[in-house]
Amino acid sequence: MNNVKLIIKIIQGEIMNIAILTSGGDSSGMNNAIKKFVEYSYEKGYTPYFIYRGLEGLIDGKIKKATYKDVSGIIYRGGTIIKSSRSKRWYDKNYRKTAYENLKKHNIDALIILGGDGSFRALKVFYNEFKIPFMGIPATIDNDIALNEYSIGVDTALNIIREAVDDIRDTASSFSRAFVIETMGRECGYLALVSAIANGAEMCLIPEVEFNLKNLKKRYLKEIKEGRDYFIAIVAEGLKISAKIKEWFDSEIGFESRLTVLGHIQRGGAPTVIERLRASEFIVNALDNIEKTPNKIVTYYDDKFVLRDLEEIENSTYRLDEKLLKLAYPLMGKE
Ligand SMILES: Nc1ncnc2c1ncn2[C@@H]1O[C@H](COP(=O)(O)OP(=O)(O)OP(=O)(O)O)[C@@H](O)[C@H]1O
Ligand SMILES: O=P(O)(O)OC[C@H]1O[C@](O)(CO)[C@@H](O)[C@@H]1O
Repeated sequence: MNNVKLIIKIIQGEIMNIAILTSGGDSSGMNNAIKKFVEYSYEKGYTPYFIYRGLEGLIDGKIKKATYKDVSGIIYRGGTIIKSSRSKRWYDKNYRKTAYENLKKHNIDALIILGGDGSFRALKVFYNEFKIPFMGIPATIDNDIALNEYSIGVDTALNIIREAVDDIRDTASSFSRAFVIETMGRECGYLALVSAIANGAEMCLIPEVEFNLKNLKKRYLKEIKEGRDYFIAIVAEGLKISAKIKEWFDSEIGFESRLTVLGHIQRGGAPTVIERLRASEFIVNALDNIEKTPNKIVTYYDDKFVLRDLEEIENSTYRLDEKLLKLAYPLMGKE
């Protein structure tokens, strides 16, 4: 259904059927968004639908009307009760056509999609072809969407990392070792940057900033002379150098070292309070605007929710906060 048909349906007072799906890496807080989606849809007179297993489920027609019962007791659970996926088939137009036909079969008027930049690209292709109205909500622990300062899942991931680093500090200090801790984030260093600052790391290496190991070595050797006897180094996965940095501590700093790749624990865990609140607010913003101004991404920027065109996001580059970067420069060996 295109925008004009949707508007006619709204004017005629027909109930809108809106479907939600979660796509790409799951993230904590998605369940809070799903719960609010069902409750607020009914409150507004819409009929909410679930699409299970993201774009894969859309292709396979895994679509079902959502009920209050579906979302009871999920508020504290990480992950996504409607499941997620990465879909190779979505790149094939024939499968996207099948997805469109599935939506038509269920009389779905509009789509809400929770995911990262990949999912938004998927949405754009789909909209260009079939004109299904949509609202996108950033949900990815990577927090790598341009013109958006918060994506659902990132706060919980940061807290999971905080706990892990606290635990590692216990053993690092007991054994006088250097621990290299690798965080997720793909090409984006946000998780590593915030974690290094918040957890008092001695090193922070991220893809966005050139680092200087020579300077770091000089500082570390001086600090060792002054009594430092363990190190916490946070390295973003996107650099793909965590193992090398571990070797560097052994050979250049003369410190026994270990590498901990935090991996998928960063995607799990009960959603934090911030996550729960903002996930609900994202949904309210999406549903309040889906009739009048559809086809937008709801972003969080300057402590406000801002609706943006996909193109605006696509044509901008994600940038890390300058103030945070400045705090971390010494941990990168920048003078
Ligand atoms: N350019 C594209 N064209 C069509 N579909 C795409 C495109 N990019 C991504 N997709 C689809 O979107 C899905 C989700 O994207 P991706 O796996 O990159 O996760 P994401 O939404 O960026 O979230 P995260 O990075 O947190 O995992 C992909 O599996 C693919 O099916
Ligand atoms: O779960 P998968 O498919 O192994 O993907 C892992 C990737 O997904 C993310 O967790 C979210 O995009 C990245 O940080 C990580 O690189």
